[in-house]
Amino acid sequence: MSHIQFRDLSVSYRRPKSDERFLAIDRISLDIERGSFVAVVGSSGCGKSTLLLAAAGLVSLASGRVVIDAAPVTGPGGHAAMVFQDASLLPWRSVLGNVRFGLEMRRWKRDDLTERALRHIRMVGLGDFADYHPHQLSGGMRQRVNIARALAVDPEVLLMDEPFGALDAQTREVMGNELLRIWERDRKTALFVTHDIEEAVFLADKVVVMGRDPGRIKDVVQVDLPRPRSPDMLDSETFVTIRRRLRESLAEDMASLRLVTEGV
Ligand SMILES: Nc1ncnc2c1ncn2[C@@H]1O[C@H](COP(=O)(O)OP(=O)(O)OP(=O)(O)O)[C@@H](O)[C@H]1O
Repeated sequence: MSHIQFRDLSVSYRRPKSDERFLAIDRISLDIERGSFVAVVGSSGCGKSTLLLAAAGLVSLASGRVVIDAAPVTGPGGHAAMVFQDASLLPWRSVLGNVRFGLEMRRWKRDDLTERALRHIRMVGLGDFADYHPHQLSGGMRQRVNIARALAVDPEVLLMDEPFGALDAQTREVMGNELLRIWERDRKTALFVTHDIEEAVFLADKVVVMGRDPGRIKDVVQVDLPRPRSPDMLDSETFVTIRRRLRESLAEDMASLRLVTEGV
């Protein structure tokens, strides 16, 4: 049985200043294997974040269900940890305090909180910065803290919503490599939203392409590149072929988006 199952999942939101609701995602079904890394791509507004929020139990479902480890997700809980784009750190807490905070929220036993937090801070390469505060860190470092905080609670599922979206291209590449190094240690089931096709192919076992209006799955592409991944794979035939297929899939949506804008 798959680790995460989305079954006929629909989520609706209320339109601003109106009683009308619209479907952000429409009857999505998707299986995610235990220990796999799945990337989700798609044009802006197609419901990528909503899919992650549904897996985290942070949004109510219009219909369908999300099942993790054979249990339906009914609300936020212990099974998943989420990493957002804007490293949502507490500015008044140090790096150690922020990573500890994740553990405190999940009521970990007090005596080993600090040691556990420090272990994860070292794991993301910030061992010398445990006493720093968020404003003293670069964007990449803040995102490392965010990842350490998520991993420290030992979630079964790691949900990442454009975690490197605010970083420059070079830092982004370094962070992608780092993330894989960390992920390969214990292979948490990972769901990773990105706008970047290359990043998606480089990181993932499977790339899910979402389309919009309403949000749905358009394509699922298996990435048959060996692990550990290395930058030279970016030029391999497999990589280039998958990238082309994803570009084509996404281009259709971009074209329809342009038509809508031009019609305004
Ligand atoms: N809380 C909300 N209330 C109303 N509408 C919302 C809410 N959250 C998201 N939406 C709308 O639902 C749709 C899907 O949003 P979502 O954030 O899931 O898309 P996305 O693919 O992650 O977008 P992006 O790539 O731009 O972050 C969009 O039209 C968005 O405006």
